[in-house]
Amino acid sequence: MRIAAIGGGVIGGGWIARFLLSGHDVAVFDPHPEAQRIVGEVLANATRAWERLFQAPLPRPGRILWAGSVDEAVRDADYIQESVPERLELKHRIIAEIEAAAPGTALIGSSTSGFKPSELRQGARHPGRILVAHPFNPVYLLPVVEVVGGGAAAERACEILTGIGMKPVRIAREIDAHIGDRLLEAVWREALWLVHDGIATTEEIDDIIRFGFGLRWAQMGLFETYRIAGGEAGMRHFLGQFGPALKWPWTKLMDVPDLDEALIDRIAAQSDAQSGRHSIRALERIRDDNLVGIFQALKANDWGVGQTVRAQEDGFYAREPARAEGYPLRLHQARVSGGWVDYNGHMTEFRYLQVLGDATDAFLIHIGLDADYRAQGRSAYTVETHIRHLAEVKAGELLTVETRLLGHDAKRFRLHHAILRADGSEAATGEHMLLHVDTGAGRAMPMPPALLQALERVAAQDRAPHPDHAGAGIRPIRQREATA
Ligand SMILES: NC(=O)C1=CN([C@@H]2O[C@H](COP(=O)(O)OP(=O)(O)OC[C@H]3O[C@@H](n4cnc5c(N)ncnc54)[C@H](O)[C@@H]3O)[C@@H](O)[C@H]2O)C=CC1
Ligand SMILES: C[N+](C)(C)CC(=O)CC(=O)[O-]
Repeated sequence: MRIAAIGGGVIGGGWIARFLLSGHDVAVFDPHPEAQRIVGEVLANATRAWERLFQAPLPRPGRILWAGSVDEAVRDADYIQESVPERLELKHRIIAEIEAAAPGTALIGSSTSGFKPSELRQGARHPGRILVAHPFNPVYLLPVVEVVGGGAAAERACEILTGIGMKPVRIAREIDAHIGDRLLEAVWREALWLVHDGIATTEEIDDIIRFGFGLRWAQMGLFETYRIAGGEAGMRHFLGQFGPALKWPWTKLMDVPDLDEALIDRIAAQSDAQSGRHSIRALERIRDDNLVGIFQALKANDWGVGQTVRAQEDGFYAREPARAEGYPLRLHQARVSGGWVDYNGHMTEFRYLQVLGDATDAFLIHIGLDADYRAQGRSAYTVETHIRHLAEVKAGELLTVETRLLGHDAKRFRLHHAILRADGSEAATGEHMLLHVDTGAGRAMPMPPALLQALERVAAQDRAPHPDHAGAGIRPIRQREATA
């Protein structure tokens, strides 16, 4: 699928990173003289975040193609994401330029925070393909995207956005600022009043959010949280108890404080005092690391955004094999990322196991033990592993894993992986015993005929003698060696 991004600022950069990391090439147009540096920095942070977030091997990233005009960027595009500044006349001009050059079937998603599809579509040639696809910052991590504007175009857009790990929420009726920003504006307005009235500083307000209800919102929304707050009687009791307070003067409602110089100075100075010791890129990395931790906790709990991460990983595991035919099997490749390197300047030990584990997952998919199979309550568990670390591996190297099946019976199979460097030399080997299990009962069970037949087919290819080290453990240290 061919993707174009028009605008590569905070949000455009995030979109570009998400598409690239999902394996799509992206044609980009942004006239900013430093657009390539800015997008490059966002992409570096996004890559770092994805490497920390996902256990599964990431797709091979797409290529970024810098275009000299809107026309050049969108000429061959199937999906175009517009992320230019929030000015309606500018968005109209860009949409007209896109429509003049893009294929008639291409979808146009706008990142607009507030404009309605009917406003964006004014004067358009093919209005039905113009949609709001409003994301949240950082786009490369937060999955939700508000899709406004109906019909087949919205359905196709949702498919595309789901394919890059997003959670599209379709909004049936267009309103200014959709849903998310309507909620955020209300909180933002109150916060500005609190600073304006000298009741709280920016830091105190942020502390109340991040040590308090902000933590709840990451895993349950407003309604589920308040249902619990109603105690055993749930939402009805909550509404009964706190409903009247809605009419008390707790909030400033629609009044907006005058954002005059004095208030802007006060907020900016307080914000500098609170966070000025970090650069924006450093703050982004702190934010991303925290989000990754939250996502991983929710993945372990199989809840909320954790389910999105798991679904995305299942997609990564089901990728194309490095080489489907031939033997030993070549089912997995990995690029050594900078983050895998330790204080010795080479790939750290547990990353060898990650590469081997990913190769095992690729083998499981190869024999049909994939996500659909696991959904039936059966899987394979590794019960024993022996790794030999044979060579140092540096950041950026491409590793290829060769896999052999050294034996199997009704419930078990024994794999041998060799991790090869680009010159074909062995960087490591791994030998693993796997057990076929009933995951509900938590115990071994015989494999069904289809899985056994798949193993037989692989076994028939394994004609070479087993490697000398197969079945060996760590050698004892003899006294002569120890004192030499
Ligand atoms: N910043 C945020 O938190 C969010 C912003 N949005 C929406 O995303 C859109 C973009 O906002 P940001 O990324 O924050 O703005 P930004 O100012 O960071 O980026 C806008 C980019 O558009 C480029 N640009 C300007 N004119 C252009 C043109 N004629 N052709 C191509 N590129 C052009 C600029 O050089 C800049 O790089 C807006 O509609 C905004 O409402 C949506 C969600 C969150
Ligand atoms: C401030 N904002 C209106 C641009 C925010 C958004 O649109 C969404 C977000 O990421 O908070």
